[in-house]
Amino acid sequence: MDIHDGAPALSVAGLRKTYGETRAVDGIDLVVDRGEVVALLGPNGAGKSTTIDMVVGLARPDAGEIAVFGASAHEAVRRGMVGVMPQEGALLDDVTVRETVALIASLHRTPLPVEEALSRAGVADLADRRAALLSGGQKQRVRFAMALVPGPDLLVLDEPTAAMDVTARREFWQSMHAFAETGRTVLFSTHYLEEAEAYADRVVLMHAGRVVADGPVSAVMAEVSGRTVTATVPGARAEDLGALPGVTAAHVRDGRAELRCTDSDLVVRELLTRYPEVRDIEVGALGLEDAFLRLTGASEAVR
Ligand SMILES: Nc1ncnc2c1ncn2[C@@H]1O[C@H](COP(=O)(O)OP(=O)(O)OP(=O)(O)O)[C@@H](O)[C@H]1O
Repeated sequence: MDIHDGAPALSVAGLRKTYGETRAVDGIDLVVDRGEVVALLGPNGAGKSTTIDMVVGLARPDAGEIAVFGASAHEAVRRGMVGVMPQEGALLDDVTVRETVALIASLHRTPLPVEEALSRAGVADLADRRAALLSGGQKQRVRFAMALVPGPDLLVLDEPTAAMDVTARREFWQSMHAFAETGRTVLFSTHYLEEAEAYADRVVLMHAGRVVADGPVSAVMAEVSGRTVTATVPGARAEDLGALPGVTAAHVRDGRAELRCTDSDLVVRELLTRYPEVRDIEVGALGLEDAFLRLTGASEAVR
């Protein structure tokens, strides 16, 4: 297959991969348009790395189709259209940072100048250091330089900030942002809702090998960042509380009502109006783990 001008940056259909009994990726469909910055968000074991490995041709799918700019992953990588930043590996201990990046550059027809890739990734000052002497966060930034040097149209980053401290993270995201500002496409995986919120236009939320939510960051955030209201509501039944406006689920345990809400302010107002004896009202954020569970449950309910 050849590179097609009008094709999306990435198009994935029916992707599956099983390791023994584990369905690491269990039927993923995904289209990433050119210029989008997309976060693959999910807890440990959700299938993010397996998906990324297949997208960049490092793992073979059991089933499904992958097209990168309308071509196979291998062809797109060979042509330097895809820059890959793996979670680990790829660095040789005795080779300097500059030599490492130069080696990758030499494999491509129209690479960036090596010094430019080094400085964009914030590792120019480490250019003469051997990989063995780098910290985990510094190694990550060298991997970022290796991903940038082909001059790719699509950057694929697997948990790019995993080993970085706060300063390195900030610098990394600034470089990533500068790359995306040139209209190119980025797909990155992360555990952190905050990273997805801050740096992506769109979030693809994965759980147990499936996509459980996909959309603009604000829409997915609204779904995952639900709130809970707990209160003592004498005499109230769970089904009546569940029918209050703004409540998505209600439980009563040991006299305490636990309400999951789309709009906690509205729910508090309703409780005070309808149940004047309500007391000890607490409003809390729904944890990310709860949110994943809720979204997974919701996705199974509609299957
Ligand atoms: N090479 C492998 N052999 C066996 N099982 C694997 C292999 N790679 C992944 N898995 C399993 O597949 C599932 C998905 O793993 P994957 O690494 O894709 O998830 P992830 O979302 O990237 O997780 P993490 O955030 O921890 O990196 C997990 O249950 C994992 O144990």
